[in-house]
Amino acid sequence: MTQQPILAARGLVKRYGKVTALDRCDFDLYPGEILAVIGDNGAGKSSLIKALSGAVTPDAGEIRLDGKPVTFENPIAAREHGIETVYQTLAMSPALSIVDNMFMGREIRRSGFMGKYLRKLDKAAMEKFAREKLNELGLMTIQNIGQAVETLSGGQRQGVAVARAAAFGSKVIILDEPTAALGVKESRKVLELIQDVKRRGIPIVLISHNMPHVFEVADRIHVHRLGRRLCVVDPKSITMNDAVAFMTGAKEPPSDLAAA
Ligand SMILES: Nc1ncnc2c1ncn2[C@@H]1O[C@H](COP(=O)(O)OP(=O)(O)OP(=O)(O)O)[C@@H](O)[C@H]1O
Repeated sequence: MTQQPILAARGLVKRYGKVTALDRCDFDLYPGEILAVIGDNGAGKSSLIKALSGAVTPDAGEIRLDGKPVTFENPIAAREHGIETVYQTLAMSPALSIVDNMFMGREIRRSGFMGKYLRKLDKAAMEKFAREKLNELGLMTIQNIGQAVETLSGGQRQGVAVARAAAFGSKVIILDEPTAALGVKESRKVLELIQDVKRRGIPIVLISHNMPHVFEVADRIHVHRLGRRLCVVDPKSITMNDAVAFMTGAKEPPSDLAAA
């Protein structure tokens, strides 16, 4: 690729005691793409995305955003740089409404002379914004934006979490197993949503164990093994069986793919 990656990492190391979760791991996400990250259990995928999203601090290595070295002290710092991560747990408050969940921690407040946190919330502005975002992503089957998140189906909840990420993630969205807990129909909707987000120009990192989903939506696949990037493959020129064989170590990738 001749383009500059939006988000890149070189030589990331993360150790937990005697376990090396990331072992000089490289990573590249290019503008406008869906990059899947696949790997066996314990290969270090979560550690990689946690490092990229500020949830853990790597012991060594470098992360670059738009070509510039960055360090994220915490997830808020990564969010402020436009990197939004949707974890499997979704980080939602079930008893709160859709709109409250979309704005958690970044509420819109009315203008005025008082300090930011003393000013009243601008509920109307937040509802308008949430409605627009859900609408843009075709999620307006959710009728009542004041509805509590606990009353939504799993797919709708995932939809709200992705819409929230798309609303605020100006540069990169990272999705950790977004279809793992969903049925066939709901997974389909979430896959469509992911493609909608891509069409809006936001690149996506998709961590998934579901090979048919990965092969359906990914532009490139980062194969992770033993804490590092083993190779990057094009889903159009490789079979699912080969991707799984590379991932598990049953087969080695051709040398021109290794450490791509
Ligand atoms: N907080 C932690 N404390 C100790 N060890 C950890 C911690 N987090 C991860 N590990 C270890 O680091 C290694 C990589 O784990 P990680 O969760 O990154 O892998 P993964 O590829 O996401 O796995 P999975 O697909 O099972 O979620 C594993 O051996 C794991 O046990």
